Amino acid sequence: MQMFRAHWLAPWFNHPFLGCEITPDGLLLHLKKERHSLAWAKLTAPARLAQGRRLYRVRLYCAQGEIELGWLPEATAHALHSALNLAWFRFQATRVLPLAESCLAILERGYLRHSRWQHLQAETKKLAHLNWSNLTLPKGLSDREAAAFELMASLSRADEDWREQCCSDYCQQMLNDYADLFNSLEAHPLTQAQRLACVIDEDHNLVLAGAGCGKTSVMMARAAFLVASNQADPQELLLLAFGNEAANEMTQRLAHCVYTQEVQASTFHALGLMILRQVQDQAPILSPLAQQERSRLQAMAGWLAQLCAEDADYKQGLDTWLRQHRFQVLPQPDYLRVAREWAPIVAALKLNGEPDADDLTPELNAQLQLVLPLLHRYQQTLAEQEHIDFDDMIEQATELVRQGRFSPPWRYILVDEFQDISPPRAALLQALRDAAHELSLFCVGDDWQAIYRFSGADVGLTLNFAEHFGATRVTKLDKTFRFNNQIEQVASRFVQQNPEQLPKTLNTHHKSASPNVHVLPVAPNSQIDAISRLLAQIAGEGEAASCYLLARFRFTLPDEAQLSAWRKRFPNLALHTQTLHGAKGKEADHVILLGLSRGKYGFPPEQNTTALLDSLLASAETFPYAEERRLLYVGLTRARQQVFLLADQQIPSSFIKELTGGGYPGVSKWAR
Ligand SMILES: Nc1ncnc2c1ncn2[C@@H]1O[C@H](COP(=O)(O)OP(=O)(O)OP(=O)(O)O)[C@@H](O)[C@H]1O
Repeated sequence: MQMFRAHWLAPWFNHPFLGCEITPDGLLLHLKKERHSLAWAKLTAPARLAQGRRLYRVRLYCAQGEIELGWLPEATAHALHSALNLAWFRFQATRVLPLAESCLAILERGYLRHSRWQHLQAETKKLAHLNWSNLTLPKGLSDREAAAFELMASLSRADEDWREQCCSDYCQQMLNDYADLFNSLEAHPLTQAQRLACVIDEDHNLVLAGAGCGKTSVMMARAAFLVASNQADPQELLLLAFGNEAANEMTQRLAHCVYTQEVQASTFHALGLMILRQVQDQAPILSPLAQQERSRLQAMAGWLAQLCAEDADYKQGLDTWLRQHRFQVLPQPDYLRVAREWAPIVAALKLNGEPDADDLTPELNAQLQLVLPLLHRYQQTLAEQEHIDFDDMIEQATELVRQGRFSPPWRYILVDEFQDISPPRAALLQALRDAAHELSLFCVGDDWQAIYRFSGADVGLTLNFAEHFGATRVTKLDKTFRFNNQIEQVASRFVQQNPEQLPKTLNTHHKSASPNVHVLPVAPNSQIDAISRLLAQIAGEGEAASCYLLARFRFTLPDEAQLSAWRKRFPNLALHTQTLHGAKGKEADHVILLGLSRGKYGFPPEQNTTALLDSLLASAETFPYAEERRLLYVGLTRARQQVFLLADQQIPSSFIKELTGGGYPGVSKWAR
């Protein structure tokens, strides 16, 4: 070992330090009466060189304080300082190198997500004992060692702004590298805002946008981008929709793109079933009561009849309730009708549990006592037949994922129409996210289109997304491509009458100078004629066009025979009928909305039997018919060109009165 000696006069002046050696483990100090080892780990910073009047000092920094090696001749001091620091840095490098590699690996994963940022900070903190502001790298370190120190030094200074810059650099790079992809994925190039929504890659991503802003287009494009940029294999992506039809449409759209042909689209239910099948030896059997609404309602009607036959008190209670709500009781109640009214309450009771009796009025309590036996019989039937329903499926699947019995193969889950998610489905998503490494959620939605509260959806999960899921990047799209400014003005104004709806401004790609929402007063029983005249007029324009006939209730829609007669008569029109709920996510050139009348099955349906259901559902709304209002918004915004509202001439819906009562310059009233 080389000995670095203090000046020979040092002992004569009673200075204890005689010299030192640098060993692989640290410094060996030769003092007047002893030798002292100082391990590298005890030194918290590089040594400093200080010049005295004639001689030099090298200062060492330990946790306990400073040590000074004095009386060093100039050449010795410089040599010791260099050798000491090189050895110290090399020793530190044994810790710094693996940490730098780990941090680099995090940074190379791409977008600096919140979870990655936290990981990075935790790694950086492991070197908190080093004072990075004083670190000047010595000559002699390898390039790799020097780079590791520089990386860790800059990470020690990194703050939120630095992270933002990293995220923004990543996005910019992706936007440049995949510009051609975004130009060519759809029939039209994606807008800048849509592209950005595709590349942002936070742990949780929420794209909020009004109708027709291309949310579904963005979801498809993001899937393609993730595969094209090698960030995910197609099998690592899962796209989720609520209904079979929407999932099938997604599958078709995915199949059209070379990158996403093997990407899986599924409903939440199919996902739940798949998880159960994969984990359990015996595949669960879905009850026909769950799968067919008609069977469920008939079973409930049967249970109502049984309950009345078996229990006089029940019968009396039911008769009283029916009379209070103007149902016919004699010769016997229409049990099927009651079942139809109460089926959503049974479902909500199953989902949310029994409410606290103190929260209900005596009248609602009485109704609850009549509905609860239906839930019990339903549950009993499922248990006896060893069947499950959709709610059981989601709940059981969530539990299996939580128990670690299902390992999600996905790294990206993308959810459409997120505003309609219910708490159990959100819990399944959370369980999947927690069970997988680095699973990122991407959800698209529009709170103005939340129309499934009645079946357990909670728009609060969208409005307070980050509270429920954690670190989230929200992107907004404000340009709608489907409908023109005239339809937009009417629809946006109409939905925003409810002050609880979040304010939004939508710009439209298409402009029109004249109104495109037309109200047509129609006499009772002449709806079919009115539709025929309208279709003749649309077909007469000569162009091939698509046309949706939409209604609040399926039974108010024209039947198949009528539809095929029209299809024959107007071959240039692609005609479809759909309920307003079923039309979500769809679009057509022209929309004809039927059944805008007052009454129990009008639009909005004026039913006074929904109070119990309302008290069981999430986030009570105070604005009258808030969800029905959003439903009309959905209907209006399905049209690319024109909307025709067929209003009952004698008892027009309150929505029609509002739309024609002034304040909506985009609405025209046709006197026909
Ligand atoms: N950048 C674009 N340029 C032109 N047209 C676009 C663009 N992005 C989307 N579109 C078109 O706009 C229409 C609406 O798109 P999409 O269905 O994805 O919207 P959405 O936000 O999901 O609508 P909604 O919520 O009403 O279902 C589609 O016809 C789509 O092809």
